[in-house]
Amino acid sequence: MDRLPHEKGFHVSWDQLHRDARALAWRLQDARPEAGWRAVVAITRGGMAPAMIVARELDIRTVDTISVKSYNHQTQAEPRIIKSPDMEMVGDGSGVLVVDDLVDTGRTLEVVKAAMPKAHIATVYAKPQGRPQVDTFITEVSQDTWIFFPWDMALQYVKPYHGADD
Ligand SMILES: O=P(O)(O)OC[C@H]1O[C@H](OP(=O)(O)OP(=O)(O)O)[C@H](O)[C@@H]1O
Ligand code: HPA
Ligand SMILES: [Mg+2]
Repeated sequence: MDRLPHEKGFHVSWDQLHRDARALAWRLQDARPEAGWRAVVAITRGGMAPAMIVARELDIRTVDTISVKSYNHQTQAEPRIIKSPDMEMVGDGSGVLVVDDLVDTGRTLEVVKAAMPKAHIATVYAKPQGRPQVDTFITEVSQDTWIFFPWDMALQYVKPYHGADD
């Protein structure tokens, strides 16, 4: 599926991501089961930075990964699991927090939820189409917005305003 063009861009700095991932952790603390969260599973690669911050905030030492690949740049292909977490540890997902940077169409999470149906799904950002797949998130952005993460950006020179038309 071709996802271009996106009307808007939402640019997230490292500082903003850190703040939002912390806010997600605090919300997840309130949503924890009686016995606490057993483990964090990060959806690689975008979920790794938020998962690290959540695990640090909530003092969760068991961290694993699931690798689901579904995009080449902004074009979506069929999502597929490239690497599974330790399923003996994860079980049906009870008490396990699955963390990703965002949900867009929700197709990545569909695949993940099929593998661990009782896991609690958390993303930092959510678009409306994928929102029903998520248990906890922080910020909603519109479907026609592309979110740019700090690891995909670099500081760059811009011409001064008075010379912009030259
Ligand atoms: O809800 P969806 O429409 O499925 O899209 C969301 C997923 O797409 C991106 O990952 P991507 O597959 O690009 O891999 P990456 O995390 O390695 O960048 C993003 O990090 C989410 O995991
Ligand atoms: O808006 C997005 N930004 C970055 N990666 C993504 N993968 C799906 N949607 C997005
Ligand atoms: Mg991803």
